[in-house]
Amino acid sequence: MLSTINFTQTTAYQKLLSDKKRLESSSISALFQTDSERQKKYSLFFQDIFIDFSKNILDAATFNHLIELAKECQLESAIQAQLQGEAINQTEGRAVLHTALRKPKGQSQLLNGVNINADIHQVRAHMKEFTEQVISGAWKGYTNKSITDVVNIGIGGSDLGPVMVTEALKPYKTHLNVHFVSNVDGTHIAETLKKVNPETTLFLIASKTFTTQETMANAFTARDWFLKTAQDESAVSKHFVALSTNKAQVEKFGIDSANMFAFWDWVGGRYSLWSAIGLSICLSIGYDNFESLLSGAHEMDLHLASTPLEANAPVILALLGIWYVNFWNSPTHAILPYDQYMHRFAAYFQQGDMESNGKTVDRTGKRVDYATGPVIWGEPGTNGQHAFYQLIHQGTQMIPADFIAPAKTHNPIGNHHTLLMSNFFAQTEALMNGKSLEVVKTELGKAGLDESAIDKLAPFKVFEGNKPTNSILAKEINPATLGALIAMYEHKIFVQGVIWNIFSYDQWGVELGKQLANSILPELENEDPVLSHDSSTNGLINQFKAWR
Ligand SMILES: O=P(O)(O)OC[C@H]1O[C@](O)(CO)[C@@H](O)[C@@H]1O
Repeated sequence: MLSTINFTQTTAYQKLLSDKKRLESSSISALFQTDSERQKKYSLFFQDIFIDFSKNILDAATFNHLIELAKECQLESAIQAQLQGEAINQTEGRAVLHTALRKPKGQSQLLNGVNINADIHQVRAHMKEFTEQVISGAWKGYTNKSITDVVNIGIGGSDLGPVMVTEALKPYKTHLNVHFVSNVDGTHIAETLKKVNPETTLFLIASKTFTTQETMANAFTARDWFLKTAQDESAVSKHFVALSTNKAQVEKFGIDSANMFAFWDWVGGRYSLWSAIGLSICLSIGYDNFESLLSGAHEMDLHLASTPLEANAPVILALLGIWYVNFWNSPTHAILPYDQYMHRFAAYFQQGDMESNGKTVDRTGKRVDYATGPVIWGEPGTNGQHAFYQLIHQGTQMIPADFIAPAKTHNPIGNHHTLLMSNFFAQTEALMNGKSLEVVKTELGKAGLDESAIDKLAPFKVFEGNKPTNSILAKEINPATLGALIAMYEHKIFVQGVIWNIFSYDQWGVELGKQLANSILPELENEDPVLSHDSSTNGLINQFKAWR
């Protein structure tokens, strides 16, 4: 079981409070000036990924104290507890074993004393066989035509992971067109169905529970649309498959259990792209590339499990995050990929992180008196530079950011990649160094302004700098590298949850919204005035009814 240590009561926490006071009067650039070896000390390689965390407000003492904090919170035993399949998701009484999905065939993974590796690989074999049949054209639709389009219907973890990965790995695409429908807004399914032909389309109904309102509504609409043309229920089995843990509901929907790809309750929704939920990924990039994605992630799992905390990539990123959230009061964290293909990476970890660590009570059930998960956000560079970077550079809040880029591009056109990367390097440098009043005044003087004009304009042109960033440079974004990067961020979330003394693997907050929507739904299904809520909610519902 996980410990219930309150991290604010540790010795390391007190030391870190003094570190913060000391470092407030210094700066990242000053730390570089006093140590020519700084980058070497605060960077590491994980295979073909170079993680430079030297542009942080961090000195040797602080780094040691962060590691001490992790140790005092018993992080090492928590990591082993998770990887060994203990029921660390205590509020739901479940193990958390997405890492088991990435283990090679034949490697034991015990859950309650039973080896689950064979079950996992049985589903994987089914996914492989099915993928190869669809890609080769051997899988035929009801009019004996091969499949051209795949529509994944799912939401949250049953959508965001596959969307992110299929976008990030577009250079590896098969000939299949893969579409994703998530929103219950009818526009999403309507616009997607306009693009596909029922005779050559395969629908993947992706839902761990197979009860999620949005997904089921979209699935029934897709089925009705399909049957309008096919006119024959028996055709459904050639065009609808289920990715789920809930066999009974899958059968109730009318999907043959032979067309069901199973997974298990020990796979959290937002950690499920490695499971049968990844079938859209297999179809999009081919089964072998899906395997490489999984093995890249598995390598990162081994790194987490066996690397000392001082050199452990996800642990270091997690501790730096805690340093900023809890000691420097940074409410948000930006993820900024300088890779167009990774344009959904931040959105994916927005769910991963915020749905995991957005918690109010600690593992003893008591309200926490410190901040837990930060707001995660971001867009690809350089688009972000022309949109929101202004606030990072000159706003008053500290916004730590991860810059991620591949050294090699999949599209070597002219000097595009060099231009892109010059922005990557320039931004992290500028965020660190800023621009002092002195430099601004000299520049304005050189531009020919007189003294009073300089005095007026200069304050607006000053950049305080000292904005922390991590630079994550990959040799290239391929399936294995992407798998490792995703696993690294997953583990970062877990490590932070351990230290914050919260349960990262439940999401009761989302459940409340679902319940309330279900109670309001019947009130919208007639024309009677609604009076059962507060005056705002009643007024809004009644105005909606008047206008619809
Ligand atoms: O796969 P399901 O059961 O349809 O759930 C979808 C999503 O809903 C949530 O439970 C809550 O948003 C997520 O954790 C999950 O990924």
